[in-house]
This record gives sequence, C-alpha cells and structure tokens, in this order.
Amino acid sequence: MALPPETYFSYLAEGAANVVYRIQLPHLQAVPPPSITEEYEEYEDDESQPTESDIAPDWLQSSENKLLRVRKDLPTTQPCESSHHAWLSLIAPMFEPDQIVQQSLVSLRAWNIIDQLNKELRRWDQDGHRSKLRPSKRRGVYLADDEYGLLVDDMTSQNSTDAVVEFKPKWLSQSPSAPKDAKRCRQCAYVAQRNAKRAGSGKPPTEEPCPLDLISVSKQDRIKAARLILPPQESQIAIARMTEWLASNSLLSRLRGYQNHLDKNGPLVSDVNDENFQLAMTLRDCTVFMRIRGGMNDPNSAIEARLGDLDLKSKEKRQYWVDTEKALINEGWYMATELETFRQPNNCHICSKQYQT
Ligand SMILES: O=P(O)(O)O[C@@H]1[C@@H](OP(=O)(O)O)[C@H](OP(=O)(O)O)[C@H](O)[C@H](OP(=O)(O)O)[C@H]1OP(=O)(O)O
Ligand SMILES: Nc1ncnc2c1ncn2[C@@H]1O[C@H](COP(=O)(O)OP(=O)(O)OP(=O)(O)O)[C@@H](O)[C@H]1O
Repeated sequence: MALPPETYFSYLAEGAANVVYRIQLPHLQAVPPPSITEEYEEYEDDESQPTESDIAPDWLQSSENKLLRVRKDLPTTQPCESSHHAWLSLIAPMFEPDQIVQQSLVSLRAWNIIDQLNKELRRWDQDGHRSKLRPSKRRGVYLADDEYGLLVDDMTSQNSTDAVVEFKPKWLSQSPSAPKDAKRCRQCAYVAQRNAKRAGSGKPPTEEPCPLDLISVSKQDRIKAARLILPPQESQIAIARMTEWLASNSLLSRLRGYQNHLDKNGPLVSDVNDENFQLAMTLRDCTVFMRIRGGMNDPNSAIEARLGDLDLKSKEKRQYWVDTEKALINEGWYMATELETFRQPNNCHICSKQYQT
C-alpha cells in the first residue's frame, strides 16, 4: 500500500524510537469520479448505488483513522518491515484483535516522504527553542531511510467528548533476577534510582504507578494506581471508573502472564538471542492506549483499551538491560538500602504489603 502524492503529514508525537504523524489525505474530489455515463452503464436499476466508501481507492480505506509511525535511525531500532513481520507472527497472535493497536505496512519510497519529514525535523532542531513540537531531549535524531513505515490505529480522541489516557504498565511481576527479599519491584526500584539522578540535577521526582498495584486484588491499591495514571485534576468519578477498569479488564492479566512465561530468569541470566526473552522485554515496555467515548465522567461510556508500541526489542539492548539490573541490585534500589544521600521514598506495593502484615 502506498499513499498518494500530496498527502500531508503533521507531527503528532514521538518516543525514543519512533515519530508519529497524523495523515491528511488529498481531498477525495481530487480522485476522478466515475463519469455519469459510466455509473449508468455499471449499475442496473435493481442494484444499489455504491457508497463513498465502496468507490474509495484502497489508500483511502486503509488510511482512514490511521496514523503514520516511522522508525528513527538508531542502532536499537529495526526496519519496520522486519518489526512488522515479528509483530504479525509472534505478537499479534498473543492477543485478541481488539486488544492491540492494529498496524500495516505502507510504502514510503514513492515521493521521498522520509526525506521531506527529516528536512522538517532538521529545520525545527535548527530553530532551537522556537520549535515547540519536538521535546528537546529528542532532538538530533532523525528518521531511518526505510522502504516502509506503519499505519497504526489512531487512538487519539475523535471528538470533543472523548477522553484519552496513555500509560506503560511496565514490569507487572518482579524481575526474576531481583533479590528474593526485595522491598521494591523492578519498576519501583528503577524509578527510585532515576529520581535520585533527577534530584542530583535539580529536577523534581516523577511519580509513577507501581505495576503491582495495577493488577492488585485490593481496591485501595488500584485506586492508588488509578490516581497516578490519570491527570491530577481528574474527578472522583473518573478515578472510580479507572479503578473499576483495572479490576475488570483482561488485558493486563494477559500481558503479565506472557511477561512471566516468556522470561523466567531475568536480564542477568537470560540469553538475549532467545526470541522469548526479546518478546518479554518488548511486553515490559509497551503502551496502553485508552479511549473513553463520551469521557471519563459518563458512567455509560465505553472504554476501548489497546496495547501499542509492540516492536520486537533489539539484541543491541542487552548491555543496557544487564547494566540496569546490576545497578539496581548493587546500589540497593531493590532492597531500599540505597545510600542515605540518594534516599528515596518507597511507595512500592511490596513495601506497603509488608507493613500491613
Ligand atoms: O529502560 P526503561 O524501563 O526506562 O524503558 C525505556 C523507556 O523508558 P521509560 O519507559 O520512560 O522508562 C524508553 O522510553 P522513553 O525514552 O522514556 O520514551 C524506551 O521505550 C526504551 O526502549 P527503546 O530503547 O526505545 O527500545 C525503554 O528501554 P527498555 O524497555 O528496552 O529497557
Ligand atoms: N496508535 C496511536 N494512537 C495515538 N497516539 C499514538 C499512537 N501511537 C503512538 N502515539 C503517540 O506517539 C507517542 C510515541 O509513539 P510510540 O510509543 O510508538 O513511540 P516509541 O518511540 O516507540 O516509544 P518509546 O519511547 O516507548 O520507545 C506515544 O507516546 C503517543 O503519544
């Protein structure tokens, strides 16, 4: 599938590995309509007239409600073609179709799309502080000159009443290579370490939900997690809805099941050439995109939740994963015995459960 010339891409957001664009197609009228005589010739009286979507070209139907997601040129990313192949064969079969952001390949070669998008990114970077779109920490990295990009389901709000929420569930179980009597889970240990570094450079701490609270049977734990997922000003009704979703959804428990099953040894021991380990690390860094039609305050609104950012992790990340795990163990972040000067609060599920017993 290729998009027609004159398609306009507007920057939406980016992460460490990909840039995501909204797609604005050339107006449908630009596609030559069938002539009146052709229409008469093709449709008999008893045949129903084709609707706009029946006559729309392939590119129009395939790119409706889609975003373009393109890979950055980094040693840790793989061409979309190979990551899409892994997604099709290994990842998509793990979930129901409505539990994941659907994706398909789109050709980027036709009219130097990447070249044009990179020119725009470079121009913004050169503009320095005048470029408000690109976060400063993302500057200096550009798109890979790939044959293909991905069309992904657009999970942004589709009208003014939709609410959207995005979060990463991260490690839904303790790391298998963490100390046995750890006082923090993998993610809380990591966040504590990161907040100590932030404090060292004068930045405020980030507060993130403990993944174990996301899947806890205790309502109190889930309320705690829901408050941290939602923006600070969210209403009690919204917090209650998110708390209820955390209890009733099957997505997170399925995700946790796969994370556990695919890596039983943890980053210190597991073989990075083992596809299962790469998959487990992929599932420990995916994103939940939620869209609530009618908003969080409408108790009847339907919640759509899909996992995205499911690109198979590269083996190139091995050293980073090993170094991270070693530091969390050796510097005492798992055990909450970090040096006094770096001391961080411990709000991890593991710690709160230990105090309760
Ligand atoms: O190491 P982590 O837990 O900080 O996760 C990284 C993410 O950071 P965050 O989720 O914000 O903590 C990080 O995300 P951000 O840079 O924070 O957007 C990436 O997702 C990174 O993966 P990759 O290098 O793009 O393959 C992620 O790396 P891995 O999942 O490969 O460890
Ligand atoms: N399907 C989608 N619908 C709506 N917004 C999206 C979608 N995919 C990505 N985005 C937006 O673009 C941002 C970056 O996308 P994505 O998470 O795919 O990038 P990434 O580089 O793979 O992320 P990471 O930094 O986690 O590696 C997301 O945080 C989100 O705001």
